Amino acid sequence: MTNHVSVDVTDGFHLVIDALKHNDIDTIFGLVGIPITDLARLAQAEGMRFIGFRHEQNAGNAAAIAGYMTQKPGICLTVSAPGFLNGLTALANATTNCFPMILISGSSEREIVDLQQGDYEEMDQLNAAKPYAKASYRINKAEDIGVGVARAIRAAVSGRPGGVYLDLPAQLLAQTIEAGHAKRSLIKVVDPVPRQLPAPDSVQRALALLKGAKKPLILLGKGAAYAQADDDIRALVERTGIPYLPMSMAKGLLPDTHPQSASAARSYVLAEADVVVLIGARLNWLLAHGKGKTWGKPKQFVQIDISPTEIDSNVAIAAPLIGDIGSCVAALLDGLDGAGIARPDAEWLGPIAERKEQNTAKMAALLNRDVAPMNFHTALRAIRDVLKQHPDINLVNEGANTLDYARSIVDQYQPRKRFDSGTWGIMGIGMGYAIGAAVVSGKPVVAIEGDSAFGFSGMELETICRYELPVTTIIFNNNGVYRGTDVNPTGGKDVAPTVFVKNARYDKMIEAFGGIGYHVTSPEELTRALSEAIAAGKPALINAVIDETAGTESGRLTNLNPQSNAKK
Ligand SMILES: Nc1ncnc2c1ncn2[C@@H]1O[C@H](COP(=O)(O)OP(=O)(O)O)[C@@H](O)[C@H]1O
Ligand SMILES: Cc1ncc(Cc2csc(CCOP(=O)(O)OP(=O)(O)O)c2C)c(N)n1
Repeated sequence: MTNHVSVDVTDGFHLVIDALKHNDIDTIFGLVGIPITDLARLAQAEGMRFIGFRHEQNAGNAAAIAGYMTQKPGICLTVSAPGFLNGLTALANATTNCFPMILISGSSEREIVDLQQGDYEEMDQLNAAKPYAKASYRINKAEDIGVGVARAIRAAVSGRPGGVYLDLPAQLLAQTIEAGHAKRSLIKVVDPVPRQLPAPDSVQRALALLKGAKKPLILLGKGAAYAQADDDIRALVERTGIPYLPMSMAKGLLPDTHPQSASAARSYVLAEADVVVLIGARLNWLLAHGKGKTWGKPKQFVQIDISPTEIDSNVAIAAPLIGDIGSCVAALLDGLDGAGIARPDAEWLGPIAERKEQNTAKMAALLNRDVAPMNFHTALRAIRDVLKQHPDINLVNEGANTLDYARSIVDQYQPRKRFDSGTWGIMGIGMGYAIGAAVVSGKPVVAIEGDSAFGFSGMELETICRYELPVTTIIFNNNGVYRGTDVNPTGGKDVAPTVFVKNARYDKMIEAFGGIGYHVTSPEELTRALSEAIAAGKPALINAVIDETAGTESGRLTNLNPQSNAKK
């Protein structure tokens, strides 16, 4: 007689889900297909949220912004080869911006890939990911799923956060494993983001530099926002009395209306400061690499960063503080009282106040002009005034002029509420970030989009409607990339490279999916539509007609356009 002993088994599909849930991950952003459709179904069946997108890049962007908002890696799930490649752009953007996310892609079997035998959607994904990911891992055995997921989580969030690739060959998911063994193989990541305290002498060096400063400036980057050390950062600014500048995604760490904000005198303080404290900000192209006329007189830098190799990347850093921002700022605060640092005097603060007053008055004149059609300024003044009533709204922003002007006109009042094109200046983050922010926060999102920028991810309007997310998309419709007035010099029938369909009605797009569409041509109409859409809390799109002559090519980046030397 045969003894049938029933063995309780599980499989790779279930073990991947168990490993994610074991580490308190509850949401996956992705797009189904062979070999991961059943993984998505199972995730949902096991109580996780699976948010299905129309393009993997947008799912990856949603995962990346979820990581930035929560300090836990956002998860993006794609099919192999083309789906993986679509997600790879978002993974690379996450790594560039120091956002923690994990791109999980199904893949072909090693034996087929390595012999290049032409599998369905065959690609050596692990090696393709390596140049753009902070770390890349492949799991070949079901018993290693617990380790692989744990390593991916730790790699994404520890040290300088970034994007991690996790490769799951199709066969792995179908592998079975004894249930008890499977359970024991799971790893709950312990202290994935350990505090990294700065060396005491580095703290003293920084305090000594500040003690000698006559014109100090604090510059807050999105690393400072990501660190979630909000109270200590505010205390450092307010206890020292030092003026500060927030980079775009650091806006709201202190309210933009804070008296020590020097944003309205940005050019003056960058050029005149003698000691600059960089907190989670890189001296990259966004800060003119720390040199040239933007920075005027020679100055000395204190730089707080978790990455030692960021120091001296562009210019010499006199006082590096290496560690996590929370620990570094806390250490500075602890040493402040004994450091003998005087608050800045009127010689520094006076001229800043004057320039703030002058520049604010100039801007007010632009914002309050009574012009038709609307331009970037008059539209953004209307949006600014509505959002002032809703300080907890998440704001997504991309475009050229739309990005540049919104960054300086629309105030932020709370940290980690503004999500934009970031370090790369990438277009296409709009709807992915909007969905990610809405899913993570449960709060309304307003996306201020150039019409070209919107086009990169516009199909996700259907995703927004499908999940009934409170996202209001405002399209600054000026009939083209930067502006809508270019012409084809040959007189031929093709429009110029930067021109779109004139007077397009993007508001009709969202109506196709059951959303609410508005078409507005004045700040008053824009105010009404935006207020109504926010109150409704449903998917909405406002097609804002903007003067097609108002834009500047490449916004504030015209200096980056190479000049053709070809004879005209
Ligand atoms: N928790 C943290 N502690 C210390 N540094 C951090 C932390 N998180 C991110 N960073 C650093 O913050 C910096 C962010 O710089 P960047 O993305 O250029 O900001 P911004 O574009 O706003 O100036 C990166 O160099 C990154 O290493
Ligand atoms: C992935 C990618 N592809 C192209 C580009 C280049 C670009 C930078 S800004 C921009 C759009 C500008 O037009 P838009 O209408 O959105 O903005 P506005 O001036 O406010 O009217 C493009 C195409 C970038 N940055 N990323």
